[in-house]
Amino acid sequence: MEKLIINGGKRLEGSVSISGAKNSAVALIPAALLADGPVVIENLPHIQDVEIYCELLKEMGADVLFEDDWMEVDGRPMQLKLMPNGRIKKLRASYYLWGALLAKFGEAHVGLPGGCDLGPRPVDLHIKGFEALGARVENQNGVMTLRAKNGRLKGARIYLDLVSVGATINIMLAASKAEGVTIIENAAREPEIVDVATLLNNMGAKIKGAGTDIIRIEGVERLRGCRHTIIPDRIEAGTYMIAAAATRGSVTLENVIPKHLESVTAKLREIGAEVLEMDDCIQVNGREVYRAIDVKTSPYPGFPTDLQQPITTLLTLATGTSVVTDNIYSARFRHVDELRRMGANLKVEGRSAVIEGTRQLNGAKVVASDLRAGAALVIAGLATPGTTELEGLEHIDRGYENLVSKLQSLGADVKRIGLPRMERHPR
Ligand SMILES: CC(=O)N[C@H]1[C@@H](OP(=O)(O)OP(=O)(O)OC[C@H]2O[C@@H](n3ccc(=O)[nH]c3=O)[C@H](O)[C@@H]2O)O[C@H](CO)[C@@H](O)[C@@H]1O
Ligand SMILES: C=C(OP(=O)(O)O)C(=O)O
Repeated sequence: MEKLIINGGKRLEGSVSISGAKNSAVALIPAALLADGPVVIENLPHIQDVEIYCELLKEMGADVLFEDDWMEVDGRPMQLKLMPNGRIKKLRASYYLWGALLAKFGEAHVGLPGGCDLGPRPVDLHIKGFEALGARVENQNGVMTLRAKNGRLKGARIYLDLVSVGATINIMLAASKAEGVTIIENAAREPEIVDVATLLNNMGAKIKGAGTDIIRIEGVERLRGCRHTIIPDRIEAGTYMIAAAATRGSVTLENVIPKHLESVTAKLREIGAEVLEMDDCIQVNGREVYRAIDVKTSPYPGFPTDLQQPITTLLTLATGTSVVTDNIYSARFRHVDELRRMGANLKVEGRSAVIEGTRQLNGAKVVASDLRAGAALVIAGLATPGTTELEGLEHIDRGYENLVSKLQSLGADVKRIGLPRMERHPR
């Protein structure tokens, strides 16, 4: 069994370079399949979700070259194939193949996705979007069969009942080669959506309004190859910001877009940490004593659900009572019992964690149940004198590039026991 052994209680100090965004990468890779030529994606993180996507594309016959931090994808040799499960189930973002294959072939036969277990992760809005574009959608024993009537989708006006990142991106992918104009109302505004729209536009798509709640997509006949550089991972960055504060350290994050992190910066300042913003860097200087605060997650530009678990750890160390509410995934609290093992005083009430701050946690044997629960427990271990043993590393590998070596470069005493699958040299 692979484990992280963290001898915590040391301040994190120094600089760390933030990798390309996971939640962009897993949408950009299927988007690249739509081009009639090679697409090069740069600043790609070496994380398990990207490795799995690379294998999925190869399985479907695409030419894929994944070197260092870039990937070349050529979807031209691809065949329409039944992709029932296997790797499809290993990640949530495999559902972008629905939109991408519908646009490319006019049909798709792809299983329901996997991803972190955060409670129910419905896909009804994706289906509503595809149907509005003229697709017939059937769930045949867990395999989604999507077929455009007469082989090509038709533009439509689609109102999303809830702000959904996944549905917004999937509709954008499907509509990019549809006949006519598609309007997405109440679209998600996440930076990852802008990133996908930027790639598609560089490929020749006509997408306007990405980053606002109304996106207009004028379908085109063909898309071409191009080069694209992924935006920095705001969730990885936020994780290091919170880790810096939790260890009362001083960390400079390089290669970030400070604007993407405004909600995190605001909350860290509210608890009393110092956050300095520069062009493409952020410095976090921790303090000895933190104030308790309330945090509510919401779609961008609100506080991200993906950082709800890490900030909960930090608030276990603040003075007073904090309430952290997850408005996106109400069951995303599987880290709470593990934090309690480490001496934290918190409980789940409905969709909130109610946290009574304590001065210090204690080391313990804990297990990551999902990706950001893993991040939350790593932060707890780093901030805690004594030894923390963390299992469930396969979840962390889905989304953090070179976690161990990046933390070591900041002075953490952390090592991985067993054969590290995803480690490579720090950039
Ligand atoms: C808005 C938001 O913060 N989205 C986050 C969500 O994206 P992800 O793409 O997983 O989820 P969505 O943005 O699609 O979902 C937002 C909300 O809408 C609901 N929903 C979604 C699709 C659907 O068809 N029906 C439906 O009811 C979801 O259950 C959720 O409560 O998790 C990702 C991984 O943690 C994050 O990176 C995203 O930032
Ligand atoms: C939950 C996450 O990932 P996924 O949606 O891919 O499971 C995440 O990035 O925090």
